[in-house]
Amino acid sequence: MGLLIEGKWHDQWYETKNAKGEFVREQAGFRHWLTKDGNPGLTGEGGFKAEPSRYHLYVSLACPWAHRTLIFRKLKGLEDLITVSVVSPDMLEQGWSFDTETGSTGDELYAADFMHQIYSRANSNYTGRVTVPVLWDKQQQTIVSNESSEIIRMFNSAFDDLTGNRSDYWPQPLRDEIEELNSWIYDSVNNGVYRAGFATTQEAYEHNVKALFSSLERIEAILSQQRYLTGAVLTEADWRLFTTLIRFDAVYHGHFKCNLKQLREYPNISGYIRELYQIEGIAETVDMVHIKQHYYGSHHMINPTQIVPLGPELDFDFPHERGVL
Ligand SMILES: N[C@@H](CCC(=O)N[C@@H](CS)C(=O)NCC(=O)O)C(=O)O
Repeated sequence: MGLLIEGKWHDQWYETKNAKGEFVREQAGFRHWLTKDGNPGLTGEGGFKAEPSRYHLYVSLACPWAHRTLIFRKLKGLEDLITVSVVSPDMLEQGWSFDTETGSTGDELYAADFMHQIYSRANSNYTGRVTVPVLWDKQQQTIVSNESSEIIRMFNSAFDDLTGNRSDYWPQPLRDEIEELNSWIYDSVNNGVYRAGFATTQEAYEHNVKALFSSLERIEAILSQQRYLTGAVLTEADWRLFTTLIRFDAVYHGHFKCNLKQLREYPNISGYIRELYQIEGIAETVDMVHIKQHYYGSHHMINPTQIVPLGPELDFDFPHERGVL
C-alpha cells in the first residue's frame, strides 16, 4: 500500500496523525470526462469521445468504488465496447498489482506488473495515491478519470447512441434528491465504513461507527416505506449504496469493526440487497473471494496474520419479496 511522489513509488500507509486518528480520503487526480461528441465535460479537458473499443477499465473486484463502474458497464450494455483488466485481490508493498492466478486478468494492455506503472504511463511525474477504478483511453494512452462517481455518470449516457440502451439511472427530475442521498450516504456509509476501519483512535472509530449505524437505521426506515431510495425508481443512488451493503456482513462487520449489527438483522435492507443482487447480470459482478481476500489479506495494520475468516455464510439468492412495496 503506498503512493506515487513525483512519479516514484513509496510504500506508505495512510496518514491519520494530522487528523486526530481520522482517515481522510484523497481526491481523485484525473477528472476528464468521456462525452458523446468529445467536447469537454464538467472538469478536465475534452477529446474523449465515446467510441467502441477505445476505452479500458482497470478494476479490483474487491473494491466497492470499482464495483460501481462494473455494474454500470453491465446495466448499460457496454461490455463489448469497454474492455476490462482485473487486478490481484492483494494490495501489498507495491499497491495494486497484476497476476493471472486468482480470477484476475493481468494487465491486458501493457502487461504491467503494478497499477502504479499505469499511472506513471499517464503522467511520469504523478503525485498521489494509486487507486482503482481507472478509466483508460487506449488512443491517447492516458487516464480519463479515476473517480468512480463520475465514471458511472459517463457510462449512464455517453454511449447511448452507440448501444441504443437509454436506461437512465440519473433522471433529471430526481437529480436533486439523488445528490442529497449520495451526500450523506457517501460520508457515513460508503466512506463511513473506511473511516471506522482505518481510524487510529478510539474516539474517531466510535464517532464513525455511530454515524454509520444511524444512517443504516435511516436507510432501513426509508426502505420500509418504498422500494428504492428515491421511491419507485431504481437510480444511481441505489447502486452506489449497494456496493457497500453487499460487502458489509462479509468484511466491514468483522474487519472494519462495524459490528453493532449485521445487515441480516435489518429486514428491509436485506431484501433490498437481494433484489439488486438478483437483477440480471449483477451477481456476476460480485466476487466474494476477491472481496474477502483483499480486505483481510491487504491491511496488515488491521489484520497482521492475513487470515481470511471462513464465515459468514451468505445467500443473496433467496426471494427478496420487495415487490409488495
Ligand atoms: N475516489 C475514488 C476512490 C477509489 C479508491 O479509494 N479505491 C481504493 C480501493 S477500494 C484504492 O484503490 N485504494 C488504494 C489506496 O488508497 O492507496 C473513486 O471513488 O473512484
